[in-house]
Amino acid sequence: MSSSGIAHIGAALGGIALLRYSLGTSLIFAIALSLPPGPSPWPVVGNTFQIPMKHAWLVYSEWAKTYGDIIYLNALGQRLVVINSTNIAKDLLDKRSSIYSNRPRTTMAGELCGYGEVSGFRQHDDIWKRQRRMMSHALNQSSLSDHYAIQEIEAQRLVLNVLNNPDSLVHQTKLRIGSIILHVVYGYAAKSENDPFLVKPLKMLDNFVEATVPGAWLVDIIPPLKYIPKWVPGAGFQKIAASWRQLLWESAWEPYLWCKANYENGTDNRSFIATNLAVHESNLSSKDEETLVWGAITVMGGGLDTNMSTVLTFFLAMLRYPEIQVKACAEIDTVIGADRLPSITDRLALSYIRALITEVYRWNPAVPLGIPHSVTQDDTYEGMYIPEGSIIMPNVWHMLHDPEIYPEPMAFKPERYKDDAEMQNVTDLSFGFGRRACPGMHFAQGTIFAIIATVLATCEILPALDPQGNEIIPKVAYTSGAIIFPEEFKCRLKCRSSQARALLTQAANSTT
Ligand code: HEM
Repeated sequence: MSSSGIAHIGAALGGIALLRYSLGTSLIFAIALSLPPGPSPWPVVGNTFQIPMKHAWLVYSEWAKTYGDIIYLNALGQRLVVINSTNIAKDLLDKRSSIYSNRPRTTMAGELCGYGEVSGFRQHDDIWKRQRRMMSHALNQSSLSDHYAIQEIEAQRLVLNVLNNPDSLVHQTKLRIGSIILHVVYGYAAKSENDPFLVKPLKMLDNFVEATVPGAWLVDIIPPLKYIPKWVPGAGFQKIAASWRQLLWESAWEPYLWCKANYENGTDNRSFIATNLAVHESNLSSKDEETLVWGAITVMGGGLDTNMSTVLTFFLAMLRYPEIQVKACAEIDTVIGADRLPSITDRLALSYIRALITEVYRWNPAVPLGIPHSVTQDDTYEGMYIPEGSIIMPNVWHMLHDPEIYPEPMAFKPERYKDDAEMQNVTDLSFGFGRRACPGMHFAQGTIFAIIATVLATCEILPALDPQGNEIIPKVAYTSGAIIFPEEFKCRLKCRSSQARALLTQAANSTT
């Protein structure tokens, strides 16, 4: 029997596991190890019905008071380990990244809908490694400044358009962030928010969220159901999966083929795709081409919702903390003045804005439970047994709300950071762990800075008014899901001066 086989029998025997070690070829012995603590499982179904469906990061954070920093759950055989401590997350996901860098397999999303091809959800295999190399080439620190112009101009367009129509905040954020990423990945300029190159990946991401809702798809619980043909009554999930797979394919291949055709016609650009085509002089094998296409769509998918969530959280924070907005504007006025708009190269000189942005990442992180990893072999940690195949969820929200490190954690306070090292502790957690850590981290920070600094330099963010003229201060309430958004709120934007409007108009209408 394999070591994991023995261990699993142990797990069934009331949380005590037997782990077998082998020294050389012959010496084998067993020690007793316990699984991490967690809520008592029910017979047969285990913890299936205890796993929170909504705002899980808050529930796991509450559970930390009872079970501690590492919690074990078992839902019908699928093991889940929630980590509530920064040190444990780093010990496992960073230091033992050779075995903690897989992604969980899912039948509905991964196999039937095809998301298992997309590099962000791919297993930790050779194709994924090649895709990561391609991404880091396009998004590494030394090529970041190549993207400043597009990040700044789209930020200026966003602010000008929201200034003219504050109700368009969500649409504009989506459109402008999507445009930046389309430009960087494919060299494509989005025509409007209805542009299919933008609409399709956005819908494809919504489908992904639905396809990964825990417990929503019977086929995830009983995988052999995947062999049932579409026409069998009750196999509606097969039709849904087929249409979602088709959309995923179109989202990935259509912009790629557009970029490739342009490249072959000599319309050069410095996009992620064109740069990779140039390396191979456009003669990619079909396998290499697939590697590139699925890597590219991950960049698109990884950057859209996360950036959007962060920008919307910034607006929410400014509505609730006007005094911080005043301080941030004052820093921009002092350092930049009124004669020009901020640029990404001003970041070093704007320490309060850097602290404010860090506080946005901490206050309500876009990905509060990270993107789950999974472990490829049995492991032990501080006397606890972590079975092979366990899904590992770092509760980043909890780590970033530790009152020992962040006193009054629910308050939005940029002043809490004494220096850049303290700020980096926040970004290190918000952008994930180990080999799967976000490859777009530095690029994303450029986009976020461009948007936030441009808004603060040119506008006052004010609460919307009710029919009686009273200010409506939005609640701090968030959606559930892997990537979270503030619940819908309204705001007004007032231009800080006619000069600011003139600068914005001129900049937003120029071409990159
Ligand atoms: C504020 C913005 C962003 C945040 C908070 C964020 C956060 C994250 C997190 C938490 C992960 C999972 C890391 C892990 O598994 O431990 C991730 C993965 C990823 N992110 Fe980001 N991200 C952001 C923006 C971006 C941007 C702009 C891009 C691309 C241009 C990007 C591309 C990716 C990709 C490709 C992955 C998958 C990595 C893999 O599985 O190997 N992200 N991101």
